[in-house]
Amino acid sequence: MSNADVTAPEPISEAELVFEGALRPRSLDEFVGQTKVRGQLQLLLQAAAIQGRTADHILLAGPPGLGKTTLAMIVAHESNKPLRMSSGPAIQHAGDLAAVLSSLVPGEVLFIDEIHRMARSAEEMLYLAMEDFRIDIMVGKGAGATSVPLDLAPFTLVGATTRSGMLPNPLRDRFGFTAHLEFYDEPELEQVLFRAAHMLDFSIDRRGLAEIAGRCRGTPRIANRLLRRVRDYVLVHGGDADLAAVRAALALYDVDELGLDRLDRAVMEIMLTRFGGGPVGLNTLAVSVGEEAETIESVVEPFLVRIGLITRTPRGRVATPQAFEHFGIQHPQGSLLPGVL
Ligand SMILES: Nc1ncnc2c1ncn2[C@@H]1O[C@H](COP(=O)(O)OP(=O)(O)OP(=O)(O)O)[C@@H](O)[C@H]1O
Ligand SMILES: [Mg+2]
Repeated sequence: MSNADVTAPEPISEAELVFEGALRPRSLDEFVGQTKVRGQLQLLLQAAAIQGRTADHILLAGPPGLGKTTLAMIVAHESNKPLRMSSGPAIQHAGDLAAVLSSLVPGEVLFIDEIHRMARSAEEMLYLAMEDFRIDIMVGKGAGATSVPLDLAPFTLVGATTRSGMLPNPLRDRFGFTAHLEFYDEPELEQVLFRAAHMLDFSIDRRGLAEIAGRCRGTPRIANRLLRRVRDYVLVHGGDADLAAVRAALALYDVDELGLDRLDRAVMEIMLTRFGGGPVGLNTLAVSVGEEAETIESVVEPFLVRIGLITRTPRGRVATPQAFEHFGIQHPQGSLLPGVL
């Protein structure tokens, strides 16, 4: 396996999805970090419970692997309601959505992952469903077509997106609350890892955990994956799961000190070498690394900004002096904009 796999923020195999399922926190109390969002969700769910109604619709926004699916499951669990899972790419026609909506039981939580990828026609149907728990079904074709209203059971929609900016306003406005998930800080990641190690019955020392926490791209999914690679390493080589074992295992998988993945590195290397540190426009960057601008903007850039390797300026993305230093590239004199570090 290459580094492209171990530090990718998306799930890398079926086995990993099973593993993730087993490690998922089941309640808000068990969910580590995202303190703000947790408090907001708690209030929303408690208020709904007091009034005996379904909770308002919730939009979860943020990069992959930060816990959107986990939170959707927690919303259903905490409200003691069943959960129906679907996704934008699976809803290619209004009819696909009508089938799901009309079969919901009262209070059910409907999770639509990647909601920004849903078909336009379905989106329009969803507006009415979210607002009035009603849809209009078209019967017949051409001049004889009529629309038949259909009442739905009240439900709570939980949408997840890595691109909240791509949602049309009318859809975004119909969510009672948008939770913006942030990258986790190191103490939080240590907690995620501590919990996972405990569940895996794997004893690893605190310094080892801290080392993984600093190299997992602020992402629980990656933290848990690296933990498993360290466990493999100790299993094969024997000895304790200590700082030295963690370093050796991560070195084997080419995980650098910042935990950058393949795409992060490709973006940085192109910015530093081909564009002398920038400024570079988003689309130019995307074309240069052969990725969609959407992925660069929603997955790669937020992390690189967060760890201080790039800054966003009105003229484009600019690499910071730390970026030159991290990649061991000579900083071309005078290429930085004044005021940008
Ligand atoms: N706050 C957390 N505490 C503990 N574990 C977490 C937390 N958030 C996520 N995880 C773990 O990280 C893994 C990935 O989380 P999840 O599948 O919810 O991410 P996601 O945001 O839905 O990602 P994607 O956008 O790729 O679907 C899960 O195995 C989960 O156990
Ligand atoms: Mg998910």
